[in-house]
Amino acid sequence: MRWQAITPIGVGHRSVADVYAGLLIPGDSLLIPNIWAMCPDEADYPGPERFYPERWLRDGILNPDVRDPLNFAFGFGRRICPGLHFADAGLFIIFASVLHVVRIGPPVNDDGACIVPLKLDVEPRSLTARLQPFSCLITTSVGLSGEYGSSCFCRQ
Ligand code: HEM
Repeated sequence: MRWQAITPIGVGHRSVADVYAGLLIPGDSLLIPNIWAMCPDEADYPGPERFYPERWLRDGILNPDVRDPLNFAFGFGRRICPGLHFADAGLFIIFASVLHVVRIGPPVNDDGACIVPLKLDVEPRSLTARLQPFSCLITTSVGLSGEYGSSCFCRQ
């Protein structure tokens, strides 16, 4: 939810009065939230492009001072996405279930060497942005012993 905005410009809201939170915003203005710019904000997330899960932790536990992307990725105010918790929990369950049984890594060339960095492109499309198809190597586990076998396949 933080690395790439799914809804880069959210959904427009209309101001109903001239002042909001002490700011002069003429009534009847259309407000378009720039969620796309909030995700990689250096002030909140130093080195925003870096895969760095520890950014969320302090002394090994969740750091409440790090801005929670759920507070902007799903919109704002009274019309905030009512599917927020369903989507957040659903994504966690899907990712955890997939990563429990497979490893996903960079593809390998004919010599068996990893092709890095893994190239990922996100294409904005009207209201939503989506990941473009990419090559990767998915390694399936053999049984549930925790050992990973050699049954690999590449997906384009
Ligand atoms: C990762 C997944 C999702 C994202 C990023 C997302 C994002 C958003 C955003 C940005 C808005 C506009 C909020 C605003 O006006 O400020 C919205 C509205 C809405 N979302 Fe989601 N959403 C997601 C999943 C879902 C799911 C799973 C459901 C239903 C099960 C859902 C139902 C709705 C509805 C009904 C609205 C309109 C709310 C209103 O205008 O009162 N969304 N969503």
